[in-house]
Amino acid sequence: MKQYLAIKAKYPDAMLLFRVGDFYETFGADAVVAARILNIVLTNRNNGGERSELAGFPHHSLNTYLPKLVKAGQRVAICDQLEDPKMTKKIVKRGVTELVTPGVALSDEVLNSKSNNFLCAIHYGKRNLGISFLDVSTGEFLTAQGTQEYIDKLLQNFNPSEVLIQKKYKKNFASDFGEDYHVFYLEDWVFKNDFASETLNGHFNTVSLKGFGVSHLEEGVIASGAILHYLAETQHNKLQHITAISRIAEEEYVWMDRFTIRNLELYHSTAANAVTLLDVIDKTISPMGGRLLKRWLALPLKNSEKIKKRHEVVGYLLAHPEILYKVQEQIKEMSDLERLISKVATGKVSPREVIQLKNSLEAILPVKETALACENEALKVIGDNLHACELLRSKIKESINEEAPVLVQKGNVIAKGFHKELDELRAIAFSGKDYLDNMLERESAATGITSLKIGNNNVYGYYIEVRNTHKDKVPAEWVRKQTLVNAERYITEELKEYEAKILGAEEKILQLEQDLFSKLVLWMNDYIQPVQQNAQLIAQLDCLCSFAQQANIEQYCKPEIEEGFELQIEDGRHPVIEKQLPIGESYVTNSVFLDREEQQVIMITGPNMSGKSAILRQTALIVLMAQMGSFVPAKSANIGLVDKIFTRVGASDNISMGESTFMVEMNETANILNNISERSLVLLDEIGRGTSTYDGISIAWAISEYLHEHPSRPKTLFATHYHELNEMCDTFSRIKNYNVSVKELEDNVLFLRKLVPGGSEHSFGIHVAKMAGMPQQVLHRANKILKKLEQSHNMEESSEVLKKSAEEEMQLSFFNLDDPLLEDLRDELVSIDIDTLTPVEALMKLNEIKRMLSVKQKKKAENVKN
Ligand SMILES: Nc1ncnc2c1ncn2[C@@H]1O[C@H](COP(=O)(O)OP(=O)(O)OP(=O)(O)O)[C@@H](O)[C@H]1O
Repeated sequence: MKQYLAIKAKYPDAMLLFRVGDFYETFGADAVVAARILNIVLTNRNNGGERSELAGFPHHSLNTYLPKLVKAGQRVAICDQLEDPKMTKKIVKRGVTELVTPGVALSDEVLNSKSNNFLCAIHYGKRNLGISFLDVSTGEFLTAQGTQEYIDKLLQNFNPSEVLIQKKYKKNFASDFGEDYHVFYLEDWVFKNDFASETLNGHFNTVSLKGFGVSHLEEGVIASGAILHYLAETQHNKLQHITAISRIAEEEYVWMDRFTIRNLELYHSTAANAVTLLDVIDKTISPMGGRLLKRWLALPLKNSEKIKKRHEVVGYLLAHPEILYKVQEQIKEMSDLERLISKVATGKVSPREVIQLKNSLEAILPVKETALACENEALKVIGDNLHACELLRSKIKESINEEAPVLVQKGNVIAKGFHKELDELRAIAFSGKDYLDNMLERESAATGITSLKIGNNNVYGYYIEVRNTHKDKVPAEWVRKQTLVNAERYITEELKEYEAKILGAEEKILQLEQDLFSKLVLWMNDYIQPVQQNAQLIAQLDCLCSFAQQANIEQYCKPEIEEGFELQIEDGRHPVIEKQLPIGESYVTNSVFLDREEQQVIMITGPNMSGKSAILRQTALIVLMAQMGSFVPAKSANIGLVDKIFTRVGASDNISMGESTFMVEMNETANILNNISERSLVLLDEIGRGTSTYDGISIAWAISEYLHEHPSRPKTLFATHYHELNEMCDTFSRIKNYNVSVKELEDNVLFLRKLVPGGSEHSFGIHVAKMAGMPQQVLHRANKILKKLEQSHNMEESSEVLKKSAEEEMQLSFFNLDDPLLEDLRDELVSIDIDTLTPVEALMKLNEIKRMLSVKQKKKAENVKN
């Protein structure tokens, strides 16, 4: 326990798994937590008078239990025995060999194959914030710096599993970025410029970071240095697979803030079970392709050349299905190249994974060949850059057994014929049966004993067994080892020698296999870069194939990317909604045209449920998909490059962050208005609805006016229920009214879902309420109020109408009944002084009222009976 406490003191905020013999044990508070998370038994142990909780599991189950702890957000320090207990008489030496945390995990059980597992560090600089992301499992290392808003967006995009922060800024982080992240605090001195540069240069073996194009990012570099420092602290020292650090080139990608990413439900959604765009379009096969697609989705391109190149490849694959099929068939054969090679670097690769790596590399050859033979330039370049890794493959092939096990200790890792001494030892160890049969025959002949048997057991080792009837024929030099009821067991000199040889051989084989395997893994480190490059190229190819396949299945078209400012979508569809319509219903396509001269702002009115939001979102999604290189759900699409996409939805709830809904809505909108550019696409969905009608209309009007008058003239779609806004088109020449049409039937409404020019007058909200199963009484009343309101001409008048009508109705509905009990009740309620009423009194009052009513109810029931 003394040793335990000393080690535990060094890792106070981690759960310590303490190796004791064949078990990993946890003690005290750790044990209580471990038992709860792992559902294992919690026991007590008496440690010299003090009782302490204890919970443990067998060491070979580490792979089962460790991921559960890490997924539950625990930092886990693994403390192993550092020497063979047989070799020491004193207490065995122990030390922490690895600290596994949510952001630093390599095991397949913790990682999700189609997502990166990023560790992040944030540095609060004087002017900017620096940020750095590192995925230890793939070797990707990125940095950036900027305003809090930019950092927030990156956090949203990269969704790190763990964030490292300087202790001093504990409070700032929570208020700036929320409390949803696993945060770990580092000492202040880690976040220093000199220390960071030294750490990074030390790791990359460089004298300056200029070559990576990050040296000017002072804050970003500090954050990156902190990440590397943290890895060293957590005993992760083998990091050769982190071969470079790169800047997140903000200016190359379409700007989408975190609200937009969330609103468009690109790859996560606040609603449970919601289907995201990624769910619908992801046809990637490999894990690295899946991860890249997510990145492409978060970071659509702004460079038209690059976008067009992707479109060309997709078009080519679409036109040559046989090539698409062939490439995808090969990608199916590949494992996660990126994570496999990272395991090689960190020394955690298993023999079976080495074979998987070889097989994956073999599957690259036909892809390379196919790509090189294509008449598409971009595909040819991919083919050209794919590395055949010939030497690596052949070395693995000749040295590792094709059926190698997961654990080196299981043996049979090294291939036959690779190492002479190993083969000889194996011959001794495993061809023993022939040798023993041979010996048995010789001894039987020499002694004349017919029923001799050779065997072995754990206690006595090898022996020759003689039945009692032949006891007298046993030669004098045989040594008796054991006496049974009917037989005696002996050992001979020859058998003794044989036994020593076999036992030695088995141990030697294991040692040799381990040595040879480690040597191979070390040698493989030279191939980190080519394999990483292959992984990147295959990921790209996989994404492009995914686009082609999706375009083929869903009949997407190739968008035209243009340098102008116009946006013209003909017969566009919402890629997610169209997949979720009930059978028999088909998506109604809609065309949208926006430019900066004639039709800059489209004001879309239309009833509830008519499809306004769908039109807004489909427009954003089509632009976004086009600029990430995909084909789009439309008949045709001409897209003048967009550099920022903003979407805002009125009154999205954000109570968990402690802000009023309307405040959030206004915050978000203010953010748009302060950031618009000439190439922005702005989508406003019922902005203003979070406040009173008057305020709402005024704000919505002013925002639209601002967007119209702004010199950037951003293309804007504004969906609203405020029909008053339709008047804007009279004054503002580039604002145009559209509505999503419906057909009014006698007492029903048919949604046609077509966007047509012109404003609309009704919202049919009450109709939607009816569809939702609202009580008749409410619907009836709402209709009445609506009629009255529509008759009145201004709002003041209408509120008078409302008040009067409300008073009348209330009386009608509740108290205009000739019932003395209800009269009493009314008096009772009116006399309550809410200001002085305590909660308990309120409850008691309620109970009293209930009792009064239940007496009445009972009486009524009895009357009915009689
Ligand atoms: N073009 C379309 N074709 C087929 N179904 C559609 C179409 N557009 C919308 N829908 C269906 O109608 C539903 C409502 O659409 P949406 O949310 O866009 O309406 P809305 O006008 O924004 O409503 P509200 O004003 O109440 O927010 C969608 O969930 C979808 O199922």
